Amino acid sequence: MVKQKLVLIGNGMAGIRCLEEILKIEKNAFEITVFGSENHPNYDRIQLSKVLQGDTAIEDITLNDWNWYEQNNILLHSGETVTRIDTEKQIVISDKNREVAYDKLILATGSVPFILPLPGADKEGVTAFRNIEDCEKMIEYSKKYKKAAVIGGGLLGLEAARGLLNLGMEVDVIHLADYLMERQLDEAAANLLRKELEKQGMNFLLRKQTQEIIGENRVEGLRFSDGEEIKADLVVMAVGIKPNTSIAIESGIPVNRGILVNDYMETEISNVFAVGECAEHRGMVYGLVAPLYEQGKALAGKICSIDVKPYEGTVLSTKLKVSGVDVFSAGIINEDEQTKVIKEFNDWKGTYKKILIQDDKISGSVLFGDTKEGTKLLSLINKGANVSEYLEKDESNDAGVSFVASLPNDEIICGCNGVTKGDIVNAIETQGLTNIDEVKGCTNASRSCGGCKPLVADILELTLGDEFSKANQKEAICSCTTLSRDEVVTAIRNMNLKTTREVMNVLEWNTIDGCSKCKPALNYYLGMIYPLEYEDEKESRFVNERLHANIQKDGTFSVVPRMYGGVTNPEQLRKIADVAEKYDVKLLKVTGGQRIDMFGIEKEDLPKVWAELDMPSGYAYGKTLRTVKTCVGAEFCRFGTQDSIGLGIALEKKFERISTPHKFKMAVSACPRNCAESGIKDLGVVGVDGGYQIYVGGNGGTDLRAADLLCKVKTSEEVIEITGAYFQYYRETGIYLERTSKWVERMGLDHIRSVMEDDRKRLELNIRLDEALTVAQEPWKEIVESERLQKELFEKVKIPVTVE
Ligand SMILES: Cc1cc2nc3c(=O)[nH]c(=O)nc-3n(C[C@H](O)[C@H](O)[C@H](O)COP(=O)(O)OP(=O)(O)OC[C@H]3O[C@@H](n4cnc5c(N)ncnc54)[C@H](O)[C@@H]3O)c2cc1C
Ligand SMILES: NC(=O)c1ccc[n+]([C@@H]2O[C@H](COP(=O)([O-])OP(=O)(O)OC[C@H]3O[C@@H](n4cnc5c(N)ncnc54)[C@H](O)[C@@H]3O)[C@@H](O)[C@H]2O)c1
Ligand code: SF4
Ligand code: FES
Repeated sequence: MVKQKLVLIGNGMAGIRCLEEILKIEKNAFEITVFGSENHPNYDRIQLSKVLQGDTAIEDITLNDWNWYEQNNILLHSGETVTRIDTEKQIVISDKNREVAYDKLILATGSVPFILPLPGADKEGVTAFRNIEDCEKMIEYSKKYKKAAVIGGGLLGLEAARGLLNLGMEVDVIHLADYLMERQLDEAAANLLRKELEKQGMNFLLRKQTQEIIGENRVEGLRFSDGEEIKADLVVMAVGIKPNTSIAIESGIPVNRGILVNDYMETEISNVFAVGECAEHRGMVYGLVAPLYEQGKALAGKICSIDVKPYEGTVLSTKLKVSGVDVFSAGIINEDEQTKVIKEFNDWKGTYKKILIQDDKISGSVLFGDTKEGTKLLSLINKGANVSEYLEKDESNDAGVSFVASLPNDEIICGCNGVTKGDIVNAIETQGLTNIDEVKGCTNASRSCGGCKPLVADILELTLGDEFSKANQKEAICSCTTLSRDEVVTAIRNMNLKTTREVMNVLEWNTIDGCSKCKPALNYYLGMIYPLEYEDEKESRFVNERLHANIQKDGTFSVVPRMYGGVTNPEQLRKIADVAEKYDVKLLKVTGGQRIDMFGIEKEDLPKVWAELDMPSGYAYGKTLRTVKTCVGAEFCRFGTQDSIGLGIALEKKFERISTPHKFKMAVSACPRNCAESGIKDLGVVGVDGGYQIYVGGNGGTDLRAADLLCKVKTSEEVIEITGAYFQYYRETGIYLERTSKWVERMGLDHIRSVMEDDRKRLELNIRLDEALTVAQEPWKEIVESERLQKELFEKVKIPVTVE
């Protein structure tokens, strides 16, 4: 059978999802060609916010990698733009003069960011936030510059602003309207949001109209219509998008705001279809994936000539992807004379709920602070449900498994992909699925923004009952493989794999050289499994770990020498002062870990600085033991019951330098007044009458967590023994980049306690740890003594920077 020629213009989220739907119906009916202006395989644009916020890496947001096109016989012309369509001859022509004939043509050209036509908008340092290159540009700027201005306080602007804060910039958000996200929120919710984001460090300029971007060649600031000016080194425009209709217009395909389509995504030209943000359906142009994926389904059915539900429009719902802020909105958000409203505002908890009712039907909702009801409300809005159905709801305030149990089967769980609870339960039961990744692969749930993952996990737990274990949830270590951390570690042990290359080859990685996520992870696992023979692959490590110092915004480094237990002496202080003067150190700062940080050292001076300090590295950059903070303890403090300094120094000397999945901080306080903050450390010791309490899993950083009491022991020797076993158990079972606060929750405190209480296991763990400790080297000394390493690492050559 002669295959029909199907051409897709636009390698983005909507177009490729539509192809996936087509392939599900007709695997071999079409000869498919795809044109994509971007030089990347199909990726999850939504996750760019998470990339900027540092939660994921660019390498990990690919939806369909290069192999996928090959496996499905799809010819992809990436980095190539279609410039003309001859709808008479049915051919498309690209900017590389390639002509491709089609029987059916899909336009999925997406949107282009709206760039305000301001004087100075073309200056260096002004960017949109739409694609991978924009994201990389912002990350690069943040290394050199300090002040960012984001124009537009909508979803995109606020997610960009959060990312730039995470990258260490100061951020002003300039917004035209009276309150933030005015298209998605009402004023009350927007004000709560503004207050929360101000707490996170954002600065807002509301009701401000930008008049000019000032500066010489590159941006230096903004001038507003009221004459006020602010400084800015980077300007991000996030003031909305417009459908990318240029080729449609030039090719005579009817366009209003977007390319005009009917309920089957047909344009007015035969055999030409449009899907995604470029399409206008019943007067609506959408900018979120849920409607675009629904459109893709209808179009796939049409193209494959099967009976499908027409696309009839979508009720929009949104969630802001900024950690620590829960905002949800759906349907109509502002009331008028025809609307009745249920409003609940809890100032104490910082929660707000508004439900709008028209003709006794729920027509919209805005939630702030607690968005758990969002799924249910969206479903009621979609169903046009009577308000009584909402009011009859179970008021038990259930969470987790009991909450999903209360949902009917037709409740949408994954809003982005339109997947219901029934779809997920059915897939789990019929396909034998046991984890989120498998559910994602089978149903698409959680494949886009990822916001529904917790609900998917709850449904797994509900459906599998005792067979479900959150600890065993399989998550691939990165997109280069489908294997989880446990599967990879088991394969390394069982198959005796010895290098990262060998692991990637034997376990059939789908990339040649891995990515920034799996390379350092494999390097860690191999080092943990073969402590004596594995040779650390320095090139797999992040730049700070390769250079044994912390890179700063201006490209210089900071150096932190070790001060065991936070104790120093005049000789060390004199050396630090001499080095600081000689190498023009820009800032000397006492750290929270009780030592001294020297900022502003040039890369090529690092080995000389270390040689002259003649102190060990404090590993302020490493995934290893950082510090052991101590209080003054029994020797000087009248409340002290133990020698906290002595114990702290002993712990630091014993466990320093050895790799752990993530950084590890300890503290020892000599009485429950806890001056060394033992309650927020990975492992904290507190002196009490007759012994010591050991606390674990604390975290004083972004994910604030109070430590749990692991056990009580009598002697300092027992503290060291338990610490050794705990440290090694974390090394052996932790996922690379998982802090102990998360690890303790994943493994369960009771389980960890049972391992620590088992004499044999404790002894074996300590034996394995002691073996690994025998080869731990002092890195600064090693470099100072090796001309080869100095040449390789510190001569003035450009080093590729992989930022953590
Ligand atoms: C940072 C960010 C965060 C987001 N977060 C969310 C979210 O949380 N939830 C949500 O639902 N949505 C979110 N969105 C919106 C979502 O990403 C878009 O709705 C979706 O990507 C649109 O898909 P599309 O295929 O229509 O367009 P796109 O994904 O933009 O794809 C269009 C592609 O076509 C290419 N192209 C255009 N013209 C041509 C041509 N002539 N020849 C060849 N190729 C061409 C473009 O280069 C582009 O790659 C976010 C968007 C951004 C930028
Ligand atoms: N979490 C999510 O769902 C998410 C996240 C990011 C992006 N997106 C999508 O990406 C697209 C782009 O997002 P967006 O936030 O740019 O669009 P938007 O239209 O939602 O918001 C733009 C905002 O910019 C403001 N604005 C317009 N002109 C301005 C000016 N001159 N000065 C200051 N402010 C001005 C508007 O008042 C508006 O609030 C949208 O379709 C959005 O839905 C969604
Ligand atoms: S923790 Fe107790 S012993 Fe240590 S310094 Fe504070 S009060 Fe003194
Ligand atoms: S809700 Fe976005 S991926 Fe499921």
